[in-house]
Amino acid sequence: MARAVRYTISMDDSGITLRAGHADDWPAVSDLLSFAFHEPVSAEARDVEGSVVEPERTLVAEDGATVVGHAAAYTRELTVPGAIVPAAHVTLVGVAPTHKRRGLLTRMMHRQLREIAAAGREPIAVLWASETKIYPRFGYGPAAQRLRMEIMMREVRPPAGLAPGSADRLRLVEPKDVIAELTKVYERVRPERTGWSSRDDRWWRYVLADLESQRDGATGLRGVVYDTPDGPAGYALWRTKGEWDSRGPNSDVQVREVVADDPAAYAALWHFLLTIDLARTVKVHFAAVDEPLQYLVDEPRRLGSTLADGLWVRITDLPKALAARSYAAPVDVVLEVTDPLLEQNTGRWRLTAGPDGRATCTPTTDPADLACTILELGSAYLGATSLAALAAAGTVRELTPGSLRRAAVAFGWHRLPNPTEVF
Ligand SMILES: CC(=O)SCCNC(=O)CCNC(=O)[C@H](O)C(C)(C)COP(=O)(O)OP(=O)(O)OC[C@H]1O[C@@H](n2cnc3c(N)ncnc32)[C@H](O)[C@@H]1OP(=O)(O)O
Repeated sequence: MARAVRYTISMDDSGITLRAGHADDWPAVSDLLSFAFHEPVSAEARDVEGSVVEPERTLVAEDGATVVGHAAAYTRELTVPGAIVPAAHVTLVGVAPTHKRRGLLTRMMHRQLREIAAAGREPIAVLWASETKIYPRFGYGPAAQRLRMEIMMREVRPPAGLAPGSADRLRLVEPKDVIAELTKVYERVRPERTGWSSRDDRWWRYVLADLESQRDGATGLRGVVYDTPDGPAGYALWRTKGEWDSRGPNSDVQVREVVADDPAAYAALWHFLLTIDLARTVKVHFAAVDEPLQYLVDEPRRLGSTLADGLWVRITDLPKALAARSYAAPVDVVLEVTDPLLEQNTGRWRLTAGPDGRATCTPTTDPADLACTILELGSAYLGATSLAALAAAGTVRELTPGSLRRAAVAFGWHRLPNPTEVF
């Protein structure tokens, strides 16, 4: 039976069509992504990945009946300075090796961003980039870095564990059995942690899916909950990868996430992880650049921290996005912004924030204080990339002396973002 036509289809000179996807596309899309990302796909992995895909938010490029390109977005929220905002989580982007460098990604990104802007629900789009060259041309700016750590466990004195006589306890758990408890802690911490994404039940099941094919020889995901008489105040998720060499035990502890409501829980969870027997290295991929652990150990250099990029932000609705977040200091600044793709963002905007950090952003004809493109505003949006550093790089221009310092301070935030989950 012919499927009802409800998708917008566009074809360019190359004869390749671009249309909104539907649920039946997933097996072919999954094969395409397996090619693009050099990953074998098991039936299990296909099901888990497919469980979070929103077919109506996917774009599928076809050459005849063959799927040759794909891009998707998830409907989730992101914590930004002082607020939680709807953010299109862009993902699953790939083009067949036979069809690359013919402008397919460009077509998909342009259409996707225009559709996000036209829908008017999500003032920003966010993504993790497979290669950092790819997304600036579409207006995405690097907005949140992360720390990777390779901690030499025997070289650092861990933070204090549970205080003797404390009523608090650590409890080993099977993560999938305690989703409700993990959710409670996560939700309490989430409003304060810029860079965190919302997780409904479906997303928790995805995050904890723990496929054997993706463990690379490590154990299943372990969990420990920090209990207080008032309930859980933190948890950690990790795996171990056992190894022995000629000098004895040399296992790795691979930390997935540590979430804590208060400093005692945070310290005790890290004490637990840093003292696991038979292990010598703790590996962390998603620590914050201002991770408190750095201030808790006696030999922070031995945490083996290196910087990596994390979240990229693309502002899709400038006035809505800038008014949605809070500001670290009062500010009244006129921004001259260019956005060649989403023209409605181009223009002069007055951003005003009071002492409570809440802001308004409206069009103006007043002279501009600062000039930049939409990319720089995306970079600065999570409070981590300084407008002043961008000005030193020459991509933000100060037109009114003194305005840069004030705006740079206001766009900052008291904690750095913590991109913690690749989606
Ligand atoms: C959010 C995510 O999902 S990130 C994952 C992105 N996907 C991958 O990395 C999987 C493997 N790579 C691919 O599938 C493809 O190479 C893609 C999707 C990255 C690019 O698709 P294409 O259709 O080839 O891109 P397109 O032809 O539109 O290229 C646009 C421009 O970006 C450049 N570009 C695209 N991909 C890359 C890349 N990986 N490295 C460097 N430059 C790139 C092109 O050279 C081109 O530049 P030009 O206009 O100056 O000539």
